[in-house]
Amino acid sequence: MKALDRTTQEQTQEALEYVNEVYETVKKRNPHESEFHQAVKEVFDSLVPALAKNPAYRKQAILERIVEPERIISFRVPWVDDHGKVQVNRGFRVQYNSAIGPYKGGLRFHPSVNASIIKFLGFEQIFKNSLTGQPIGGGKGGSDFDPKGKSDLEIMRFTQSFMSELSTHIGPDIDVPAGDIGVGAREIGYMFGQYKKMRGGYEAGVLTGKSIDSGGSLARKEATGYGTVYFVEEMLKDKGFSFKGSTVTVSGSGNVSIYAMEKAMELGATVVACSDSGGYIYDKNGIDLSTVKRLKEVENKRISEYVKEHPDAHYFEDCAGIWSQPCDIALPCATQNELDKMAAKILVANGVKAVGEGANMPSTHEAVEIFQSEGVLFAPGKAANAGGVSVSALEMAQNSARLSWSFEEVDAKLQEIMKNIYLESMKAAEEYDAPGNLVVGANIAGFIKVADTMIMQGVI
Ligand SMILES: NC(=O)C1=CN([C@@H]2O[C@H](COP(=O)(O)OP(=O)(O)OC[C@H]3O[C@@H](n4cnc5c(N)ncnc54)[C@H](O)[C@@H]3O)[C@@H](O)[C@H]2O)C=CC1
Ligand SMILES: O=C(O)CCC(=O)C(=O)O
Repeated sequence: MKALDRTTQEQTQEALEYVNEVYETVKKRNPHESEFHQAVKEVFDSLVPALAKNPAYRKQAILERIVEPERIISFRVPWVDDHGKVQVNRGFRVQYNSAIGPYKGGLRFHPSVNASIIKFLGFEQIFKNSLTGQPIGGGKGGSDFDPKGKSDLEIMRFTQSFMSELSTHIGPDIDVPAGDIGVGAREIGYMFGQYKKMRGGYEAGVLTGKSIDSGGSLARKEATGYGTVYFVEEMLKDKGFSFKGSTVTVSGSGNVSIYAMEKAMELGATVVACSDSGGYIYDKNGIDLSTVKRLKEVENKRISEYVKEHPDAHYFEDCAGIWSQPCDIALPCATQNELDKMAAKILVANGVKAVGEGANMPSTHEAVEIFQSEGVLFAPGKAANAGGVSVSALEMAQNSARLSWSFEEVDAKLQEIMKNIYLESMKAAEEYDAPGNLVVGANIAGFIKVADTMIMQGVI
């Protein structure tokens, strides 16, 4: 028994050294890419027990291979603005890993987009997509184009130019983009139109998040937000809690945030705060979601406008301040690193019971450590926000079969998928000596399937 313990210790030490060695190389090879480093470190740290248990991963250089994208495409996106001036943006698509299926992941249009952001998102997507149990590889893309304040025609000209280049790299069995920050149904529609024109054929499965009449899936719009709430409800249920009767804060007021609020309210929670990049609103009576939907989905206005129609509510010009509002459940659904150590401490001091990440990497490493050490239930984004890409995969399946399922059918499948992701993550956490730790569980469960498949496919 003693000898066995020593061996386990040695294997763990070797795994730690392996992780550190590859992580140092990642930093050296990809300087100044802090978000990418952060995402790699978070995954690598939790893989140590899996690497210790299976030395084949080191022998087959799985970490060295999995951090290196199979392909990075970077391209010029020229377009003409409403004043007749030529503008130039930069486009990206990172085709990260195709071990278990075609590259799959969203496109982000935001001025902060650069190689680091797209690589962090693409890297996360590998494990998230594996967790869904569906045959989809990992990819991500986008542009530093800022949609804010652009006219509809400018959006159309930009997206057409973007797709003119992207169309040569994607396809229903190769790489299937979707939306992310700044890319919704309108942008996907223009891109789908341009793809059709460039390829001279109707390949519905090339993009997901399409309008229903272009072959989109019912419930895709709702899927990420609903999925996050379904996942968190499973986590709460295990501890005898529920959304019912809880006070909830949800950052952002975009696609993920709006539908997370909707489902949380349906389950009996009171959502008291939400935000946008300018600030946050607090409404002690509970947010009126129909006002938020109109402001954001129809009128394209700032969240500050809400208080004009709801005089009891308050607006604060400080988006991070949302975490200072007491709540039982916090759902960060806006962007990366929006919830830091200080915010985590305040949430804990105010008695938060659970945090569920609807966004990708919204909590900093220090914030996650605080939640976990203080016994706050924590649902990491890779698992909790996988509902969006899951329904995207269902959209691909419907497109291949040339049929469409009802909202109820898709929603039922989404609920089942989120429950499975929760159970698989809990099981892996238990198996690798970190019971209840969903960060470790989700990372290991997502990793093993991809790593084992990479080994089976040889050194490619
Ligand atoms: N759309 C999808 O299906 C999925 C999205 N995600 C992630 O969810 C997050 C949100 O994405 P979407 O809702 O699709 O984007 P969106 O563009 O529809 O909405 C983003 C929202 O966040 C707000 N925002 C931006 N920076 C902020 C800040 N610092 N503080 C507060 N609010 C801020 C914006 O004003 C906007 O309301 C991103 O991290 C994205 O990667 C993850 C899985 C799937
Ligand atoms: O639906 C998809 O393909 C991707 C959604 C996405 O971008 C994400 O999961 O972060």
